[in-house]
Amino acid sequence: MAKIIVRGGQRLMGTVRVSGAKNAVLPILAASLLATEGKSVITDVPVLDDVMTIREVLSSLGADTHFDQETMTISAAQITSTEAPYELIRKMRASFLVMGPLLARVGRVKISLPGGCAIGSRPIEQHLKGFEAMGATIQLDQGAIEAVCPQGLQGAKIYLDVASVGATENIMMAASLANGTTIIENAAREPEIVDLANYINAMGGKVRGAGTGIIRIEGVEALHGANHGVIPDRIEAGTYMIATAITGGDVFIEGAIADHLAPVISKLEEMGVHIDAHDHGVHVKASQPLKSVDVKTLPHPGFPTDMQSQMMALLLVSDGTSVVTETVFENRFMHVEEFLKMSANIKVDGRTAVVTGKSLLTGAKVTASDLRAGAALICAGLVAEGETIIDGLHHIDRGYVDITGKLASLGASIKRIGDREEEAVSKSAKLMQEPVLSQVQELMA
Ligand SMILES: CC(=O)N[C@H]1[C@@H](OP(=O)(O)OP(=O)(O)OC[C@H]2O[C@@H](n3ccc(=O)[nH]c3=O)[C@H](O)[C@@H]2O)O[C@H](CO)[C@@H](O)[C@@H]1O
Ligand SMILES: C=C(OP(=O)(O)O)C(=O)O
Repeated sequence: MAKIIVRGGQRLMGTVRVSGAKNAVLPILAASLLATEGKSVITDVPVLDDVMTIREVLSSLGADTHFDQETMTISAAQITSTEAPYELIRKMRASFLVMGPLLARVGRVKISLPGGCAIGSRPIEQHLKGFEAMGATIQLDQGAIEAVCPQGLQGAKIYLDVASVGATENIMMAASLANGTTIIENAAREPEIVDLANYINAMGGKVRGAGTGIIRIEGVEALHGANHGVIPDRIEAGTYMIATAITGGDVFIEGAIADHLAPVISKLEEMGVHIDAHDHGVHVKASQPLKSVDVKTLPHPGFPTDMQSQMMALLLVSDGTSVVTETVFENRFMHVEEFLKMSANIKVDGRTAVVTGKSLLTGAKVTASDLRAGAALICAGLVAEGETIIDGLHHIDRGYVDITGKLASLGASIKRIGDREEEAVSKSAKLMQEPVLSQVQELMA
């Protein structure tokens, strides 16, 4: 099995470039299905396993794709299938984002329920509620959702019970080709939503208000392919900020957008990390000891749940006691057990973890239980005494472009051993739990 081996103790120094955002590119590639004519040329596409998966989904639906040097060209003039393959949807939750575009474009879709990953059950009833409000008829057949709207989708006013990122994106894409105007209330406000809206507008769409809690989408007759550059990955940038801080390093994170990282920057500054925002990136400089802080995850612009585990790694070696509260996902403390193997001092009670800092972390054999947990273990390994050996790399490969190469270029003692192919095979088997059938059945009742 492939492994990452980190030997702690090196200060990170230099410059690291942030890749395009995974969570922006996945919905954007799904939205490329909305174009009846012309090519979309998407640049700054990160070379990630998740990107390869969504590309496979697009191809299976009939789109022509070409991927080279971080540029993906998509032509979706012909949609030859409205059935998203089970094996791909099961691999990656974000593939469910093709539901909105297919429904809007072709008026029908059959798609499996997405599995939840190890961070919680991750239901999709808000997506379905939105499509139903727009006139779709939805049925559940042997674990797959079949939706039709023979008369086309109608604009509607949709209030989301939770400000779901995926539901906001799925509904926004569907509404772009609906008859009339759709208003999404309590919409998610993440930067990735704004990036998607910018792409849809470049395709000829009329989306207003993305980035606020109310998004207004005026449906148009047709959309065309467009050029679009994906925003830099704020979570990858945040991960390198933590990696720098934990080693007392001095790193320029090229491409990081400080505005997108405001809640992370604010916490790091509270801890005593020195941060300078520049036009082309963010400079991070840290010297020990750092002060402990309390952290509560919230939807944007609150502290991102996708940075919670990396932040916890930093709190382990900071001065004092911190309370970390996870409010977005119900089961996102799987990394705690692995940190304990590294001599960390953490107590979990429900959605709260009490972290006693100043641990002298020791290297251990640990497993990445999900994508960000994997990144957090690498961060902890950078300061642990001795060697930390991390497996479960298929999670990390979903969302970080060459994390070992990038950290090594900053002076970390880190290497990857073993076969990447091997990882890919075990990926789908280990990633997902059973689909969220019960919740959909509830919705259908
Ligand atoms: C590909 C992508 O962009 N993934 C991100 C996206 O995931 P994703 O779009 O899946 O996350 P959501 O914003 O939908 O989920 C947030 C919360 O809402 C709940 N919920 C969601 C939908 C629904 O119909 N019903 C419901 O109850 C979820 O269980 C979760 O507790 O946003 C998350 C929250 O910032 C991030 O951690 C993920 O990295
Ligand atoms: C949870 C994440 O991603 P996904 O929604 O793709 O599982 C993540 O990026 O941390």
